[in-house]
Amino acid sequence: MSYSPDNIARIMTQNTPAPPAHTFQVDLRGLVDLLSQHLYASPRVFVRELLQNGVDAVTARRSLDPGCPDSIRFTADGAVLRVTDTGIGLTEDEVHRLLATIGRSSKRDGLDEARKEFLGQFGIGLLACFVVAETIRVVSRSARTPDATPVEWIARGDGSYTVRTLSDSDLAEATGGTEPGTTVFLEARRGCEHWFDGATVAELAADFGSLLPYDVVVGERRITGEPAPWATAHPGPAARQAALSAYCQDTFGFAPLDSIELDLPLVGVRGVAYVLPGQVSPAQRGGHRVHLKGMLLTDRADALLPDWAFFVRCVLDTDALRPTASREALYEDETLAVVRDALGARVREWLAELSVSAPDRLRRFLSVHHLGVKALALHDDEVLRLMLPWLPFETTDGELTLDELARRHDTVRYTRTVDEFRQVSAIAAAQGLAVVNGGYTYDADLVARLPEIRPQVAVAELDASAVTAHLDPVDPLDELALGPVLATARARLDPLGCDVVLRSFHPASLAALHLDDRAARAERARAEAEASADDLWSGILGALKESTPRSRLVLNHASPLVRRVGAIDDQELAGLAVEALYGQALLQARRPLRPVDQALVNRAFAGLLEWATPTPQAGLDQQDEPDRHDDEDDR
Ligand SMILES: Nc1ncnc2c1ncn2[C@@H]1O[C@H](COP(=O)(O)OP(=O)(O)OP(=O)(O)O)[C@@H](O)[C@H]1O
Repeated sequence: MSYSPDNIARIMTQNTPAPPAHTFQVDLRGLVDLLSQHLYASPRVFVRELLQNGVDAVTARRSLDPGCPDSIRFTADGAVLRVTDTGIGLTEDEVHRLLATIGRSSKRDGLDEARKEFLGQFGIGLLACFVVAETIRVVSRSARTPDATPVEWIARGDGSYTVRTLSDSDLAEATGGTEPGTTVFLEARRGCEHWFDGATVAELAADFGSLLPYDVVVGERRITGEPAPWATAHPGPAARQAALSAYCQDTFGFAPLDSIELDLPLVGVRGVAYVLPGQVSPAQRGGHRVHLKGMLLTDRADALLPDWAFFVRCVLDTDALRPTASREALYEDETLAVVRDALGARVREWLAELSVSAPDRLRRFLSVHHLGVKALALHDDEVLRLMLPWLPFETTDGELTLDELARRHDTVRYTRTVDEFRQVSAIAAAQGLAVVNGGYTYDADLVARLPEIRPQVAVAELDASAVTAHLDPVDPLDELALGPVLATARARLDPLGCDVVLRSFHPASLAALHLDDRAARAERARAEAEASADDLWSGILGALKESTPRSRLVLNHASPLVRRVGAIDDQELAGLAVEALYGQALLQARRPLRPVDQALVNRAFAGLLEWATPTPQAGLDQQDEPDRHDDEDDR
């Protein structure tokens, strides 16, 4: 038989009598442990939950009576915390229905629009107080039903509660007045007294609630009243910028490089994106402060902006985003995606504004955050078009923008690695070639895309052969004159996979150049791996063998040193000198030395030292020897 709804209904009516229905029992202590250990990051949230209930209660009363008082007052003495609000209040029936039923909330009743007014929604907030409180006592008078009797609810951490109605004088005695509203008393749990310290509560209330629209006071300290600087009128743009910066200093603890106002009513967001004054790693994201209708939701939001915008920290107030149940993070939904796009678009728009009206500010910004903008430009054609001309690059002509470089040269070349750039920069600069160091993150990819926005500029990747082509060939007679030393050099360096050529180039101070393109390096790495691999691997690696591209040592005929080396008759000494030139060229190119290179450089160095420090003459030797023996005898 299938368990279709019809069949289930038949079984239910056939098998009478129906089994008795039971109600779930809730172990309050277990639930509180769950909240405190798994939902909330810290007990501090109890202040936010109390604030939030007070704010929601005032909001609810305002919808009935727009002129009602809007006060929320905290007092704390280290043992008892008391919060009084002038909100909607509760009747006895509502106390049973709303306070004593976990998961029930009055804020889900009504139309969606009405619900949006409230901060709470889950019906668990008051429970958070048990994380620090032994008992929760709520004394309330309803504003909706003014003739309803005041009521007192006392709940204990063991899950029991009592309800009783109060006379007006009981109410006055408990709360100091008889007006509608609610007072919540918390009695500290043992070990949690520090959370009930007046200064601590004021600090927490200020952190969570400074932007709330109502009058919040803790002890003597007024928490609200100072509207957010972005929501205030200022005497002029400079005063506005100063106020925004001061807020950043107070809230985030840094003086921003710039402040980008975020006023996006279409997505329900208002606030500021502060540009960080120093470089940060693109991986280091988040730390945005998000307020929900004034209440601080989190100061660690990380998915609020697109990844590329890692150079800003935002503070914003929204009524559009949804909190998770812990109310410490944002719910990842379509609205958040829309807000993220809108915030990204705003930051991009700000960059565009700067490029037109404040190039100095843009340059200052780029000098710190070019990495973020480069990342952005790669993913966003509009930003590429807008920012590429402004971005600084390391080039053979110094630090320049691509536009500046393209103005001086017909072709812009780039290397894919920093190493390659180091190898060729001196020689390329001397040859008048324009080369960009594309070895830094994003740079090569960006330079390669330059023709998209500057079609008249030729862009080419540079490799070793492109540089050698720009080195002047040497007169055959001159080359012949250096024949012996070239032969020695080839014999010495051939086993290292390095060819030797003679060219003439500037600067003359550069005696030798080690050129080694990527293919040569990859092949060498493969050959080394093959040599040290077991049979199977060496077979596989051997099968990958390329046509052995080799590195090249280019000796500079224009260098007086090379000519002197060429004039050495002693072939052994000439060999050492060539090896030393090879080692120097490797170091100049900042190549890591392989063991064979190291051995060669050591040999060359030691050999040259030997040669430079001649052994003492035989006569002296004999004279010295007895003396040394004498010394030893003396000892
Ligand atoms: N100060 C108050 N004044 C009036 N009603 C209150 C007050 N505090 C709580 N309530 C009532 O108790 C209900 C439950 O409160 P609780 O804080 O547990 O959850 P919530 O605020 O509805 O939702 P959330 O869990 O999202 O905070 C509320 O929906 C509200 O009706």
